[in-house]
Amino acid sequence: MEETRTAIVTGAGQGIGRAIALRLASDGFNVVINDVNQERADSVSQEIQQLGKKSLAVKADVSNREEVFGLVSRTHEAFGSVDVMVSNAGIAQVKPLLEVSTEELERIFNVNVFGVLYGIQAAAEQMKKQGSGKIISACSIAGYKGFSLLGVYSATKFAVRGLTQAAAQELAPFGITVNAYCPGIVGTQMWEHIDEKMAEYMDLNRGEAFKQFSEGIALGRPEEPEDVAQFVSYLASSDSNYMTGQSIMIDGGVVFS
Ligand SMILES: NC(=O)C1=CN([C@@H]2O[C@H](COP(=O)(O)OP(=O)(O)OC[C@H]3O[C@@H](n4cnc5c(N)ncnc54)[C@H](O)[C@@H]3O)[C@@H](O)[C@H]2O)C=CC1
Ligand SMILES: CC(=O)C(C)=O
Repeated sequence: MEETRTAIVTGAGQGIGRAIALRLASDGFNVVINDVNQERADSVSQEIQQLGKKSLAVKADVSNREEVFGLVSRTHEAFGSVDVMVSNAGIAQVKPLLEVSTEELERIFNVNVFGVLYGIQAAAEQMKKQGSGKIISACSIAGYKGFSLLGVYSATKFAVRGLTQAAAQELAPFGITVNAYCPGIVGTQMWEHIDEKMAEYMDLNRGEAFKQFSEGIALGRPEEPEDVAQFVSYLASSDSNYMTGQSIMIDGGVVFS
């Protein structure tokens, strides 16, 4: 009988990460739920266990290299392999570029860029021993287009695209593929935060920024976390075995790359 495969999803306590975790569990994976927030991680892990699937919650901050390596070792100890690493955790920052402080720059690069690189490093260390694996990271439409007030956030997502391309070439000899997904305007807590901050900077009412951005979506509705999860399910499956180094738009038609 084929072994059950194991996936780690970072930042899976809510939003897109939670949807990805639930989808991978229904695809048959054991799923390790990582989040910096223990309560949220526990809650999603329990949700998966209630579906009769195996899951473990592991608190770790993806901006801490040791904690990311610890997350991978805990997963290996619990389930015997790490077949898919989804580096989904990310934070947003809404600020004019001229006002961004060094501390703010460091914070967002630490999570969105260093966190993705640590995910690649830690997962690859284990996957090289296995001779196979799939590394999947969160990019964004902002990884292809710099958005006003989201300039530094956009820069972090451009960086994810660069890391994905380089890691794909370095890890191909070990049977590891590396890809990224680029969501558009997804109604999660991240967008609650973006909307609130944009309202302050642009003198808008709450909800107007989200509405304005959503009006630019060709398919005519904001994205649901499940729209992203369905695509990540493909990236985690053997159907995507011949794809590597790609950061693919899953945005309902906002940015055409
Ligand atoms: N919401 C959107 O419209 C879009 C989101 N994305 C990306 O998708 C990913 C997920 O976004 P959402 O679900 O919307 O965000 P969210 O803010 O709703 O959820 C993010 C989760 O990550 C966790 N997290 C934050 N920092 C962490 C850290 N250092 N270590 C571990 N966990 C951490 C949070 O506790 C939270 O549970 C992010 O990388 C984001 O940049 C990309 C394009 C669009
Ligand atoms: C959060 C995000 O990536 C965008 C572009 O909305």
